[in-house]
Amino acid sequence: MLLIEPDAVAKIDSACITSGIPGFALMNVAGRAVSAAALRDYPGALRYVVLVGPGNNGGDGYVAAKALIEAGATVALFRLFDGQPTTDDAKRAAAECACPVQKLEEYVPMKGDVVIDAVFGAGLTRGLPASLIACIDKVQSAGLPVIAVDIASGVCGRTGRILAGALHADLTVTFMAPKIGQMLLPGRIHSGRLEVIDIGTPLRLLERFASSTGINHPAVWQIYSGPRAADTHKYSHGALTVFSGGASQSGAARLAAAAALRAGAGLVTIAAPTEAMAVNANHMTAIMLREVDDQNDLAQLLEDKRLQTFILGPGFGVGDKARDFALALATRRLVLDADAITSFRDRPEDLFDAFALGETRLILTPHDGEFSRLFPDLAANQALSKVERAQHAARRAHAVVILKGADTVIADPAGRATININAPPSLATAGSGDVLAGLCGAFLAQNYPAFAAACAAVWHHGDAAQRAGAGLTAERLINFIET
Ligand SMILES: NC(=O)C1=CN([C@@H]2O[C@H](COP(=O)(O)OP(=O)(O)OC[C@H]3O[C@@H](n4cnc5c(N)ncnc54)[C@H](O)[C@@H]3O)[C@@H](O)[C@H]2O)[C@@H](O)CC1
Ligand SMILES: [K+]
Repeated sequence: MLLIEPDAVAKIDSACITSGIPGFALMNVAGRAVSAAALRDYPGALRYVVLVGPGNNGGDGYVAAKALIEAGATVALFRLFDGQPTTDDAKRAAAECACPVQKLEEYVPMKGDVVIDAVFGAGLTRGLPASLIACIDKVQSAGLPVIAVDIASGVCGRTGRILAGALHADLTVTFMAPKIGQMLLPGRIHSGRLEVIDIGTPLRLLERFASSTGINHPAVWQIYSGPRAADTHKYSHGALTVFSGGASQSGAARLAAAAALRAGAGLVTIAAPTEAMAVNANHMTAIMLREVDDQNDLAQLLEDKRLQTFILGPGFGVGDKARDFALALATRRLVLDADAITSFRDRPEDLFDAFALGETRLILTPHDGEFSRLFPDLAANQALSKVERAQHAARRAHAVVILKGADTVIADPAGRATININAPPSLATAGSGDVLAGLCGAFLAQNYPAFAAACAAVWHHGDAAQRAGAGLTAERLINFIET
C-alpha cells in the first residue's frame, strides 16, 4: 500500500491545482468526509467541538463544521489563539462557515462532546503551542472521543514522533494515503483507527509523489511464492544450515530450524559443535545434524555447493568464532542475528566490506540494542525516523536490515523500505526472534531475493502470531506458520 510523507502533501496539492483541480475542491471533499465520519461513528453526540488551526488542516475543520451544522448537529468552534486562517483556501472555508469562533482557551469540555482535531496536519513544523497542550490535557482527562483530521495534532507525519504533546485520537480521517508517521510508533497509537479517504487526487500524482516506503504486504513477495513444480527436489527448495550454540544454548537454533522447515525450506541442517551434538540429536527428527566445531570443519561443509543459505546467531555466543564464521560465509546467503550481530560491535566495517560486492545476500535482524552496537551514529541521530535509520544502515552494510520492534521496518541498500503492521504485542516473547531468523532463512533458501525474503518472514511471523492468539510461546508460534 502506498504511503506518503508530509512534504509530498503540498507537492500533490500544487500538482492538483496545475491539473485544474482547485485546492478548495479537495478541502471541501476532505472536510465533508470528516463530518460524515463523525455523524456515522458518533450519532449520539450532544455537541461536535471543532478545534481549528491556521493552515489548511484548520480549513478542513471549517468545512466539517459547516457540513455538521447543515446536517442539523450542534457545533462549537474553537480557534488556536493567533490562529487566523493563513491560506486562501482556509480563509474561504472560514468565511463560508457560519459557526461563531471562540478562543481555544475558552473551551470547557462537557459530557457528550465529540472533539474534532483540525489544528495541525501535515504542516506541523515544531512542538505544539502551550495553549493547545493545555487544551489537549483537558480533552484527554475528560475522556472525550477525538476524531483527528488528517493526522493527530502533534504527531510528526514523517517520523511518528511526538514533537511536544499530541492528541490521542480514536479515529483519524486521513486523505489520499496514510502518512509514514501514522504507521511508526508512537504515531500509530495516537492515530487510533485510520480511515483513508479518496478526495479525488489523481492516482498518477499520488504515485509520482508516493514514498519509496510502503506497508509490508504479500504483494512484495507474491511473484516469488508460486506453487512448487511437480519435479521439485528438496535441494531446489532450499538447503538451509543453522548454526547451533553450545550444549546449553542450542534451543535457539532448533527454534529457527523448526520454523524454517515449517515455512517450506526443503532440507534443514543444524551445524553444531561436538558438545551440542547429543542434545540436538535428542530433540530433532526431520532436521539433519552435522558436526562443525571450527573453521576447518566449516570449510569442509562449504565444499558442498548445494548449501547456499545459512543462519548464524541464535544462541551462538558473542566472540571471535561468530565473526570468523560470518566472514567465511560471505560468498553465501546469510541471515545474521542476535549474538553474531553483536560480535561485530568493534569492527562492523569488516562485515559490511565482506558483503559489499555482488547481489544483496545478507539479512541483518537487529532489535534496537543490537542496531546501536553496529550503527551507533545512526541510533543516536534523533533527526532520523526509524525508516531512515534502517535505510541508511542497509546502504552502509550492503544488507537488508530488519529493524525489529512493534513497528518493524525492513530496508534494502537501494532505498526501498516497508513498515510491518500485522504483529500483535504477544510476539514479544522469548524465542520469537529465533523463529523470525528461521523464517528469513527459509525464504532466502527458496531463492527469494533478500528484500522479499525479509518482508515475507516478518509478515508471516506476525500472521502466525495473530492466528496463535493468547498465551503465545515460540514453539506454539511455529505451529501456526502458514505459507
Ligand atoms: N492535497 C492537499 O494538500 C490537501 C491538504 N489538506 C489539508 O491541509 C493540511 C496541510 O495544510 P498546511 O500545509 O496548511 O499545514 P497545517 O494545516 O498543518 O498548518 C500549517 C500552519 O501552521 C503553522 N505551524 C506549524 N507548526 C506550528 C506550531 N507548532 N505552532 C504554531 N504554528 C505552527 C505553519 O507556520 C503554517 O502556517 C493537511 O494535513 C490536510 O488536512 C486538505 O485540505 C485536502 C487537500
Ligand atoms: K489534525
